[in-house]
Amino acid sequence: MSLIVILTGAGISAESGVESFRDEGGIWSRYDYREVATPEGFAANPTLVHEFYNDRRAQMQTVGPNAAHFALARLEQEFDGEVLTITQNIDDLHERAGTKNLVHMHGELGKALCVRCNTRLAWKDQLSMFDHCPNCGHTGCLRPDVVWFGESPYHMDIIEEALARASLYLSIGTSGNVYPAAMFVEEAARSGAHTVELNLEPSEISHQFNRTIKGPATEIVPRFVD
Ligand SMILES: CC(C)NC(=O)[C@H](Cc1c[nH]c2ccccc12)NC(=O)[C@H](CCCC/N=C(/NCCC(=O)O)S[C@H]1O[C@H](COP(=O)(O)OP(=O)(O)OC[C@H]2O[C@@H](n3cnc4c(N)ncnc43)[C@H](O)[C@@H]2O)[C@@H](O)[C@H]1O)NC(=O)OCc1ccccc1
Repeated sequence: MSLIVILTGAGISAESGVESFRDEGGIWSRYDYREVATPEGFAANPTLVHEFYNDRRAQMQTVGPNAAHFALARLEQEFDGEVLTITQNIDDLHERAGTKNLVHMHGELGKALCVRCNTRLAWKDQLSMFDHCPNCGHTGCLRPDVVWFGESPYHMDIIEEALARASLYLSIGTSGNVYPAAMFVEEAARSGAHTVELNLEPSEISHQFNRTIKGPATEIVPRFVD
């Protein structure tokens, strides 16, 4: 059975007020990703890393899904069971817009992971080295449940299986700088999928798509979906 596979990045949440990484004044222009988004950075300075994610987690309480998130939730409803949304984003705006068949390949801000017993916990507030794991009782063993550079993305089995039977592949609001996500268009094309990029600016991989649509996600995604 054919499948619509959608990949989203920071650009889909930009108009909700969630910063992107590489755009003008983006997150990586203020932080060195080696210090805050690598296991080595966390080992060297866990307090700095907790502060970085605590600020982004706090911001989640102040933003909401936009017209692009809602359009994708409508698309999923319309094509019941034939749509998979893969997001690189760690925010919860897709869920809050109503998308159900969703995988967070780079983790979630709203979860904490115990590095000792591998338990995952819903975590809404500040996280620090002084928190203890309710499962194994150890302290100083909780980290943000996000995938850092050099770590394996989550749900790659579900993702590979979906790309192998994709008939339509949409890439929305991502710059195509980070792997393996930037390779998904090639895999979808190999499965015979029609590939469309929806982005404010051309990305590193625009040339690999059958079609590119330029503009703000809140305008071009509802227009493409409805
Ligand atoms: C920098 C890069 C060169 N490095 C990598 O890719 C590395 C290393 C690597 C692996 N393979 C390679 C091959 C070649 C070279 C390097 C590598 N990859 C890894 O380490 C990955 C893990 C990477 C995950 C890192 N964690 C993130 N995030 C979580 C944390 C956090 O969020 O803090 S990455 C982070 O940046 C990524 C890219 O950001 P974008 O979402 O694209 O945002 P960006 O700001 O860049 O762009 C925004 C775009 O939106 C557009 N836009 C802006 N506003 C709007 C708007 N309003 N409307 C529409 N569009 C808009 C803009 O024009 C722009 O194009 C996202 O994935 C995001 O999650 N792990 C791995 O490969 O493990 C092995 C493996 C592989 C396969 C299978 C098993 C194991």
